Amino acid sequence: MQTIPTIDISPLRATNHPDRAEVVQQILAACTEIGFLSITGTGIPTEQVDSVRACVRAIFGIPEPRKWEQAITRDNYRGYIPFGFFTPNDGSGTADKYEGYKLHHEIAPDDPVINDCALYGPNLWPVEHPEARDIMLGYWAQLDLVAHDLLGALAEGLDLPPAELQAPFDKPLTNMTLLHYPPQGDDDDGYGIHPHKDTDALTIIAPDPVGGLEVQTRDGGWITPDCPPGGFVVNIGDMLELWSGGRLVSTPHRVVNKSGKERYSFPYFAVPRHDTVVTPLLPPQPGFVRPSVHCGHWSAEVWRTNWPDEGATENTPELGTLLS
Ligand SMILES: O=C(O)CCC(=O)C(=O)O
Ligand SMILES: [Fe+2]
Repeated sequence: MQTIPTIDISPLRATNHPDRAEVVQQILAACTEIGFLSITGTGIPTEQVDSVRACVRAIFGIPEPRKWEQAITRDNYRGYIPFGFFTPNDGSGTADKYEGYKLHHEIAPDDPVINDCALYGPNLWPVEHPEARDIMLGYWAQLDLVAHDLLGALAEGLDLPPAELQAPFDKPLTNMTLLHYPPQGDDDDGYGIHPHKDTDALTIIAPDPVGGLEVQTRDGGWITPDCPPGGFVVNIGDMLELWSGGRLVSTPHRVVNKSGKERYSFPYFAVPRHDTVVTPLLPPQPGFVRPSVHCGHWSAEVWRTNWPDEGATENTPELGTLLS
């Protein structure tokens, strides 16, 4: 498959829909062959996505000094990520051309899960935009449902017990990055986001109509997902690749914003509960040899190694790289 299919997933929401088996097979084919699909029929109103995009735009419009005062810290990977903060660990030294705002699955300050894993907690909502909390959490709840349906479909397609891929997402380490990519000049050969694989289980994105997301095909070319208005782009991350023993593929992608316009994006990264150990649930495909991954440890390493002066150690899981 050298193209990204568009699949109407509405049959997944109705129990015993006559088209369910067919949709499951379409999703499975997309996730095994190219690792990306566009989806429609999610039930998420376009107006809701529009209000999220307006909210994201407003957050990045907060005056620079105030954004910095609400920035991520080493202990808390929540809040503002300054432009150019992340430099890929490939030695190129060229920073990605975006600013971000990091959100995680919202947890009340007295939730006991915080005692088990220090990564949990309430988000740092921007003081200047008190409406952001309801807007983002309302959207988040919708995406939780979409992710649940997709995980159920993938379990069915892989002949796993129905809830096998859904159960680990109770109190998940799911997170979202709000992203602002200024336009890049025609002669700018850098990236909005450098080529990478996602390290999560699966990612859901409402594409910005200005474009800019590019996906690598198996033959090494780059294509743009063709996503209808109101649809979402979904991709498989390293964790589902590992769970599936290499059947579902985590595919490299990148962002280049040559639209001449500001680009806003807010990917939702589905990550299991902290104590989940991701290991193949099916006999691995020939040549697929990967260590199991403990989600809490893995997430802590992502938080740590994103810091510019921190690097991977021998205990850092090999996720998200283009090496494998
Ligand atoms: O902004 C986008 O469309 C994609 C962002 C992305 O790939 C990521 O944050 O992992
Ligand atoms: Fe990504």
